Amino acid sequence: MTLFEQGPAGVAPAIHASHLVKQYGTHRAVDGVELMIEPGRTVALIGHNGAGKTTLMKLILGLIRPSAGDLVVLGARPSLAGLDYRRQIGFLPENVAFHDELTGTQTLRFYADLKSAPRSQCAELLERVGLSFAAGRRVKTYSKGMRQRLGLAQALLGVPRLLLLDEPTTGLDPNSRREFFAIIRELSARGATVIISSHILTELEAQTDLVAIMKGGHLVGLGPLETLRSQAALPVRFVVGCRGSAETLSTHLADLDACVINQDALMVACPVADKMTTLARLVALGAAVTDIDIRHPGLDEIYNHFSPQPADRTGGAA
Ligand SMILES: Nc1ncnc2c1ncn2[C@@H]1O[C@H](COP(=O)(O)OP(=O)(O)OP(=O)(O)O)[C@@H](O)[C@H]1O
Repeated sequence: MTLFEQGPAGVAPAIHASHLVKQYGTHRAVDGVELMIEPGRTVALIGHNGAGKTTLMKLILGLIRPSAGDLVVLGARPSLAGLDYRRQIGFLPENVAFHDELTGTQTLRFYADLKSAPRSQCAELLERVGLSFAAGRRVKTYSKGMRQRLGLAQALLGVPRLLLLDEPTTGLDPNSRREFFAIIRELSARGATVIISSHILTELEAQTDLVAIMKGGHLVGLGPLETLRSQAALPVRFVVGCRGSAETLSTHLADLDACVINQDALMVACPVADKMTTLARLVALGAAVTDIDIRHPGLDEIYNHFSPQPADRTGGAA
């Protein structure tokens, strides 16, 4: 399957994969991925456990070589590129591990030296991720959320043009999550491309502008949420508040896909193309209807459409 994001003509893609394969023994962790991402995009990379997300990130980082196909990132082939390439990449791994005896500042300085980034950035980045107050404390005294924020500061060293974040909000409380996404939006506004792998779909839905769905090593969906939503052709749902009995009201909607939720509410589903006519039908019921809540399919439903849960995980037939 060929999935290309349509961007402005003449802009060099940040990431371009063609027929990309990574094989371990007989198993293809990444299997024929075709991908083109324009610079400045924030991409949600989603898929079941083992779908190939981390392997794709490792290929982009240049930590592993493709078994077949081609991958060009920021104009370079990652597995052949040197320090200049790595300086432009920020990476926050899923399980961030630091030396417990070093302080926050010492840890960041260590990574700044590795990346040939100026040490002067360290204080500024600790401030940016809200860790100034603990800069002189040893990392072993940090909470999980503080370690995660230190990980993000490490990923932001230098001037990253591409950020790869594997489960970045694990361990962050709601305020820290908001702050985290504010930083991501700032970077994106400056033209950086950001790839976020996460299983927290509701969060990604609001914070990313492209969704990439992996399944069994394949890229099975790529595009803005709206595009994937229309490709999936999932129904729109209306939750209808009823003044009298929901059962009675449902008899007026017998030709629609309507079901009673409880004595005060009905659920009506219809194809997207019929949304306005269905809404008009519901409004025409007048005082019998107290409320209409329109629900479009969210990222979780769209994801399930492109990558259905295996039957053995959902309790269905094996
Ligand atoms: N070094 C390796 N050797 C052998 N198999 C591997 C190796 N790395 C990954 N795999 C296999 O490749 C597949 C994809 O793994 P990967 O870690 O990329 O998945 P993922 O989508 O990141 O999963 P998760 O959401 O659980 O982190 C899995 O079946 C995994 O067991």
